[in-house]
Amino acid sequence: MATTREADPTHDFIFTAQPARVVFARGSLQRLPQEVEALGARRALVLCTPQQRDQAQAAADLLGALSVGVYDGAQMHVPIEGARLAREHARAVGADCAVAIGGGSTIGLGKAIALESSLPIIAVPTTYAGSEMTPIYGITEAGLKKTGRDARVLPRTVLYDPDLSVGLPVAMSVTSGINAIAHAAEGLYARDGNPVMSLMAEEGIRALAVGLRGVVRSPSDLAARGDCLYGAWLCGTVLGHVGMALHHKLCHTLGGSFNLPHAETHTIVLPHALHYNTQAAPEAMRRIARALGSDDAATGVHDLAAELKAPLALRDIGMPESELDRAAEIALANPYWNPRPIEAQAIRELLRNAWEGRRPGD
Ligand SMILES: NC(=O)C1=CN([C@@H]2O[C@H](COP(=O)(O)OP(=O)(O)OC[C@H]3O[C@@H](n4cnc5c(N)ncnc54)[C@H](O)[C@@H]3O)[C@@H](O)[C@H]2O)C=CC1
Ligand SMILES: O=C(O)/C=C\C(=O)CC(=O)O
Repeated sequence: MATTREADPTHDFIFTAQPARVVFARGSLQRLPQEVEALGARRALVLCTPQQRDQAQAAADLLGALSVGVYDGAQMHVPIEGARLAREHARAVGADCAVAIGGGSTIGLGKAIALESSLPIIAVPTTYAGSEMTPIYGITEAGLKKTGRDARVLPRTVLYDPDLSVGLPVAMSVTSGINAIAHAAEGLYARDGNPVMSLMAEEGIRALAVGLRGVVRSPSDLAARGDCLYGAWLCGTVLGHVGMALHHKLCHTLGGSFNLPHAETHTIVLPHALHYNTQAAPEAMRRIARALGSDDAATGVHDLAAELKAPLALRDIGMPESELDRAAEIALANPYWNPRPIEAQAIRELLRNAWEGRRPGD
């Protein structure tokens, strides 16, 4: 079962950098044709959700003859049925590159295609989920979300353009930003952490805490949107380089098995997961609290979410109270590392508190 020690990421680490090309600038979307050509591709399939078809069509228009069209079949948690249809379409149009313009669902569809075809992905993120910076894929089959790591799914190029996230609704911006903060928080106590990722994690949390407040004050504030996207890049990079633990396991369980909205689930669960791990990872908690400008990591995240009017309770996003026991069973089913041992009763209590939306420690 899990061992219990906070890794010492300063004097005991292995750091293997992932390959990535990141272009971060307002208007960087205009570089799309040259970035497709730089990969040696000539037939780019533009992926999106139905809601973002306009943005995808604009990207396809920019590509001109380099595009083989738009495919708007992206769905949250990447159901296997949708992945198969997208793989079939990519083959049918002879795509040699996927351009995923959207959030983690769209990038996740690109990853599902690449997992089978090794198609290179250019990611154009429009949320703060951070999937563009990781070799992690997630595919949901028969009500269970399975995740894995594979170099084939790591996007080759990422174009961060703050202009593209201006339209992200404020409520979604907040929860997507706290999803990113969760990557960094668990990265700070990762068993395989390292000084580089810890520096990026702390800076990512800081940037997002500042940026999200700015976005709530003024959704069209491009400086704030830029801070959030910068934080998302840092936090997504952490997610891509080090292992996650209890918090992400619980969110995959709740998201994949109970079809709860991803970013909202992260926002609600994170304070409780940090509270669970507080005693076992004091240095990580100190750095999280410092980045938030708070005196405690768990309540700092809770209070940030409350200040930004984010959901605080699982019951408010569709989690049935009657399913809490099953959620605990699934979360306990497969052993994984966590700085504190996974204890059934304590996990059940964590889920109860998250379901009620309690402030940690109250
Ligand atoms: N593999 C990985 O490393 C990661 C994967 N994920 C996965 O990503 C998915 C969640 O991704 P999210 O980005 O949170 O949400 P999402 O990609 O599902 O987007 C949520 C909704 O917002 C819309 N949207 C996105 N950007 C918009 C914009 N700028 N303006 C207006 N509408 C916009 C989308 O079209 C969609 O309808 C989950 O399946 C999660 O598991 C999340 C983080 C990391
Ligand atoms: O579900 C996936 O695609 C894999 C990882 C994540 O979603 C990371 C997270 O839980 O935010």
